[in-house]
Amino acid sequence: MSVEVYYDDDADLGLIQGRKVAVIGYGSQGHAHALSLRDSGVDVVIGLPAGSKSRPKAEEQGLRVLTPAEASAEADVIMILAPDTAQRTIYAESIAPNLAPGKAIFFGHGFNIRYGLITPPADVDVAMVAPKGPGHLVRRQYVDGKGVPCLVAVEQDASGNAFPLALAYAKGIGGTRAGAIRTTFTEETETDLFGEQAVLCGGAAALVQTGFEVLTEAGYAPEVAYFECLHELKLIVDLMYEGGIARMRYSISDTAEYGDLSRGPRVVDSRVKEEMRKILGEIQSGEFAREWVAEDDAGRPNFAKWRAEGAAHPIEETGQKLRSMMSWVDRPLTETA
Ligand SMILES: NC(=O)C1=CN([C@@H]2O[C@H](COP(=O)(O)OP(=O)(O)OC[C@H]3O[C@@H](n4cnc5c(N)ncnc54)[C@H](OP(=O)(O)O)[C@@H]3O)[C@@H](O)[C@H]2O)C=CC1
Ligand SMILES: CC[C@](O)(C(C)=O)C(=O)O
Ligand SMILES: [Mg+2]
Ligand SMILES: [Mg+2]
Repeated sequence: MSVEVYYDDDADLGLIQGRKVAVIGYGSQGHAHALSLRDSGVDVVIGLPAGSKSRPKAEEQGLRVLTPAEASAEADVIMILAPDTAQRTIYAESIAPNLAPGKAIFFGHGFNIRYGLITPPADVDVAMVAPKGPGHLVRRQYVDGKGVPCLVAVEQDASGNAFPLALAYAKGIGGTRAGAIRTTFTEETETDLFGEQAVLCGGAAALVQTGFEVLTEAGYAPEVAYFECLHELKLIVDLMYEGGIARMRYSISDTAEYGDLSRGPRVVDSRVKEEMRKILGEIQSGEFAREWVAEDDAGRPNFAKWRAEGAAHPIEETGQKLRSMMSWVDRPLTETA
């Protein structure tokens, strides 16, 4: 199936420059969108609760900060970039009462629409601009004149102009420099959840930690295991990013390539593939979403426990020590958030 990919010349920045945008939340994505839109000549206001710890950060950057309700009342386009689990309450309490025909509600991820946690009225546009990368790098790439690819989708086109508006927003954060793909809320939500669980975050972190454990438990130095299993992973992935798996294989030794081809499929074997299919099934059926919403409603007990266990893994202490000697590696994500 071929997809439509849009670049800078396909998007009219004027469409978003002509609207007032409220960015609700000023975290990883929120700060990146708000600052880059502002730098693209868009009128931006931030929506944060009165006691939010993000308020000083946004104000230091010269952004106007109101409550989510006040920002939603002022804006024509309301982009929700608060945590997925908080969005349904923010929507019900602060956004819905301030919607009016002709306004647009935007998302950075389709979770709340895909799983029916938010149902906007029929007379507003509902669209998504979802960067395929962490917010701090979305901002860093924009500042460097580059861009992170985005997925753009329209769930509801009340104005008849929702897609060009969303594309203009994507241009404002640098997304169309790299390419914006038109998709649906369902495809974005399901592939994004799958990617972060099975490959990018869950799969990669478990692979790195397990490799580190196998080496250190066999008596090798943690520093050597860290460089081998974590630090060098970035350098290997950089080659894949630049030229695909083929370029990585071109650059590594024949010995490494033979080991890659003969041993890789033993690590990620048919059992792993079956587990990935199961994970995808839980996402498609809504089982994962129900579990995560219930976990959040219960105060996130498992999340807190697993997060603490991850932070206490020996690879973290070893890495902290080694990274502190490499100033070019150990740097803040951004000076802003
Ligand atoms: N992280 C990423 O790179 C990516 C995220 N996304 C999507 O973007 C959205 C935002 O995620 P992310 O940037 O990670 O979020 P973060 O957790 O980084 O940011 C949370 C922000 O929302 C604020 N916030 C918390 N509760 C409320 C509330 N009730 N009202 C208003 N603001 C609130 C926080 O304020 P305080 O400081 O006071 O807690 C903080 O500023 C999600 O839909 C996510 O799936 C999509 C692509 C990548
Ligand atoms: C990979 C994790 C992500 O989907 C992202 C940065 O794109 C997220 O939800 O943070
Ligand atoms: Mg993602
Ligand atoms: Mg995600």
